[in-house]
Amino acid sequence: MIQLYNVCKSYQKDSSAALHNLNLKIPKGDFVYITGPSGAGKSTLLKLLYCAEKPNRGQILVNGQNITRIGTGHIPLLRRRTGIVFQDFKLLENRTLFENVAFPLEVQGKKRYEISNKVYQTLKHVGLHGKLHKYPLQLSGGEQQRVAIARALVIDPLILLADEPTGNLDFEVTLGIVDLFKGANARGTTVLLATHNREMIRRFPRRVIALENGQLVDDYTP
Ligand SMILES: Nc1ncnc2c1ncn2[C@@H]1O[C@H](COP(=O)(O)OP(=O)(O)OP(=O)(O)O)[C@@H](O)[C@H]1O
Repeated sequence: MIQLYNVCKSYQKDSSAALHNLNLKIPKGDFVYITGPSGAGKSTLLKLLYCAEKPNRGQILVNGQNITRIGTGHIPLLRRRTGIVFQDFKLLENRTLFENVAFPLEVQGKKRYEISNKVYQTLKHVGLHGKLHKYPLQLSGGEQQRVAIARALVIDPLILLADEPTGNLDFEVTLGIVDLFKGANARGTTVLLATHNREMIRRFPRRVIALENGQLVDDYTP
């Protein structure tokens, strides 16, 4: 479902490539860790997949669609089926948890009652249905990250892209968050999770794609 052919990405003309001739195939329903040292190109790979950046060369197919060719007008359509979780959460601070998670459904033009049901169910799933009317800054880091995951999952994404989603969280909280990704994966979502967290990979072994200096240096399933 995700295929990359000879993908190259440089941010500036004279700079070294953030990604260099990357070839990858990730089947539908896979759970994949993207690992590698700082600057290896992990975030760049995810950004290409949600069209925040375009490659300089190469082709990227998502569900058979060549996303390197789509116009900016079609990007929102692609993102409708893509859940994105950022390390720094990117929650709207002046909106409640309910409103944060409802937002992607409102963008999709869903009906009010559908939104209410789905948001409640999703927040229940991440264990935050008792805090619907709290604001993000009234929550702990782990709770904020669970809201960010709920917001990504509320659209039942085909693909979930998570960039260092457990970066600053303690290990118990991290395990809870990995459980949420496992759950989404079990329901059919393809998960790509960029992380430095070796302990998480050890406890929950799945396919590992290792990058270094923008190149694929390893691809294995422990
Ligand atoms: N917006 C940008 N402008 C210029 N260079 C960039 C930009 N974003 C990333 N880079 C460069 O591209 C390379 C890959 O960066 P990227 O953020 O993809 O790495 P990463 O593996 O996600 O690192 P980290 O683990 O630190 O988040 C780095 O050399 C980085 O400096």
